[in-house]
Amino acid sequence: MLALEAVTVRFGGLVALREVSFTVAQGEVLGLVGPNGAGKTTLFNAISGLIRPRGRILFEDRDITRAPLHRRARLGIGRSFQIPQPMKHLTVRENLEVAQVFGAGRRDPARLTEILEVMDLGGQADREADGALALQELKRLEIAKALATEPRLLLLDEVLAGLESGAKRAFAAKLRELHARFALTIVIVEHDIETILGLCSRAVVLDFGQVIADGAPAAVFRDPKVVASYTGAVDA
Ligand SMILES: Nc1ncnc2c1ncn2[C@@H]1O[C@H](COP(=O)(O)OP(=O)(O)OP(=O)(O)O)[C@@H](O)[C@H]1O
Repeated sequence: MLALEAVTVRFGGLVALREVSFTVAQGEVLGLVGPNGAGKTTLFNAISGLIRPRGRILFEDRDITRAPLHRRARLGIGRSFQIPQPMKHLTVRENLEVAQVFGAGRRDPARLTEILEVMDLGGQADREADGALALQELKRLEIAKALATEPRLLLLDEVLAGLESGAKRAFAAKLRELHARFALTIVIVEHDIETILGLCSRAVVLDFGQVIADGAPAAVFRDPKVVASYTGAVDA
């Protein structure tokens, strides 16, 4: 579904991503992990079209490396942001309407009602997203906005961060439900290893902008390179 070929991003002298190559298969739930500053958000920005990398990005066999942001959304790439950024003067439902028109190019109120219900936001639909929403509600709205764009590939950037462990488990269960219900392929950035083990069929680890491990999560987290990258250990 998604193929990254030697994706490289530089910010001045800093190489944020260096020749990153891997593929994501239709229906996968892939955990993208790595220490702070490893390049995870930059990779999401490159895939969703916020920044233009060197290398190639193919989505469903189409070269989208140079496609603008809105075109990628229209093709079926949706994403959430690490810091939820709803349009605060609009209601929760209006936020979804804007996202749907942007991403799907159509209005489908029934679909938005379904998304509000599945994200447990039905009771908040007509409230302004003005900061009065609790953290969990903001996170659910962030995902609801991404779903409203009607993606086939959903990029989730630390949507579970800041939740206590019970809420995290419930949120992970919700993501599994969304995966099945909307026939999604998911790439999720997440630091919590237990969550990745429970949610993902595969994990890719970035460190200093490079892929250092790729495989079944349990094996990946035992990989000495991965352990070293998290503990800051240096090879003898
Ligand atoms: N717009 C930018 N300009 C300059 N440097 C940037 C920019 N965006 C990111 N960087 C740098 O690129 C590197 C990768 O950052 P990125 O945010 O992608 O990492 P990350 O893995 O998502 O980290 P975290 O887990 O802390 O969110 C970091 O060194 C960061 O400081």
